[in-house]
Amino acid sequence: MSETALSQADLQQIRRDLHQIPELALEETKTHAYLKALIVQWQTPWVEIREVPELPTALLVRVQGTQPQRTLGYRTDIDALPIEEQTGLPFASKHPGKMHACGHDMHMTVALGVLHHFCMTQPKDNLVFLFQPAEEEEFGGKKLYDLGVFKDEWRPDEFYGLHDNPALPAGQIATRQGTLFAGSCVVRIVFSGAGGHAAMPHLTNDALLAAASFVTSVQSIVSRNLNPVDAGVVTFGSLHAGGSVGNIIADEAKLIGTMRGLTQVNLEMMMDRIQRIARGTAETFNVDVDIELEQGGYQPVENDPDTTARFIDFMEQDEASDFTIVDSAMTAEDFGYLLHQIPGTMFWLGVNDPSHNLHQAVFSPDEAALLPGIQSITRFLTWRMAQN
Ligand SMILES: CC(=O)N[C@@H](CCC[C@H](N)C(=O)O)C(=O)O
Repeated sequence: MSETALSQADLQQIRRDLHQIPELALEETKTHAYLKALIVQWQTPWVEIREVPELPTALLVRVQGTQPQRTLGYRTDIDALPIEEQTGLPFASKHPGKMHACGHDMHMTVALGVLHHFCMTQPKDNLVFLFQPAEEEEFGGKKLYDLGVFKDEWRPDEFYGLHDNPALPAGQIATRQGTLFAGSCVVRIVFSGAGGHAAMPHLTNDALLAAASFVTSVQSIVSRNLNPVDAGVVTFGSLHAGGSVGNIIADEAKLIGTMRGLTQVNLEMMMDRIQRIARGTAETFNVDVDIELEQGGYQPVENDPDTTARFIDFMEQDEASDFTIVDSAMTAEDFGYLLHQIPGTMFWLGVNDPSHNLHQAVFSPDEAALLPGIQSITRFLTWRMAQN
């Protein structure tokens, strides 16, 4: 690979290599090894690589600046989703039932492209790159922060990170002031009743019926509890009840869902309502219920006013960047936690796959986004370093 800049062919190869080895949250061992091998190859005297024994798939890289005034942070996530890929691409996932269906392979490639530039050209300010495990589940960013990895010279003064967006043209950068992404919380519910013969329902407590009623009832949270001028989502993406036949009443129903709100207050109200509806449903159908809310959820991604004003100013005046302002989205991101600790800005990178969406088995981002994305971010960081 080139010593000056990575070519589109280099970037495509990296992205395709990563795409073939998707790994779930906290299991990203091959991905970690691949990233580390490349970074070691590019390592120059001003570049330090750091492992985190407590979270062994994480990787941090610090680039020492020539005349540092600050430390700029750049984060990418590295985990994949439990989805069976259906793109039919020649470089499709080699891991059955796992896929980079949220584009973290693209995120990693962009981060590597930016890092490669500063490995070859020593920057003025310090940089800290975070290759973060466990974005989709398991709170990787929060875990790392709570482990204290961002201390002293490893603490960024400003943190930046991106997510790819199939609805935007390839290479376009987009963000907004304020809340970019929703806060979210995963909820796991188990209704336990008493099974029995389909013809004798009066002798059972039907857990499947309770679950069906519950899934319908929780849709009233957004329509009846949330202020109509605010946004919220309640989605149950998983419901399992009963066996393989229709004439046995189910004794257990397990559901997994996610709820989202653009403010922490709304998210907490939704968490409260969902628990009340679950308990009320259990009472109504004479079944037991077990409710588990995941560690208080992911915080909304709130862009910092100052870093975001500068980011937007730069992108709007940079003729080589394609930039637009966007509305908030109901996707969630573990980066929200880090942005509550360290000021920064999250933004979208357009990957031009408008007929598909994130988390779909056919999602196929356009690799043409890689080079312009890397160049816009590198120009922004270089410009930021030139400022007092
Ligand atoms: C960008 C994106 O798709 N992020 C995920 C984050 C998931 C957070 C958590 N596991 C949840 O489901 O609430 C998303 O689903 O938005």
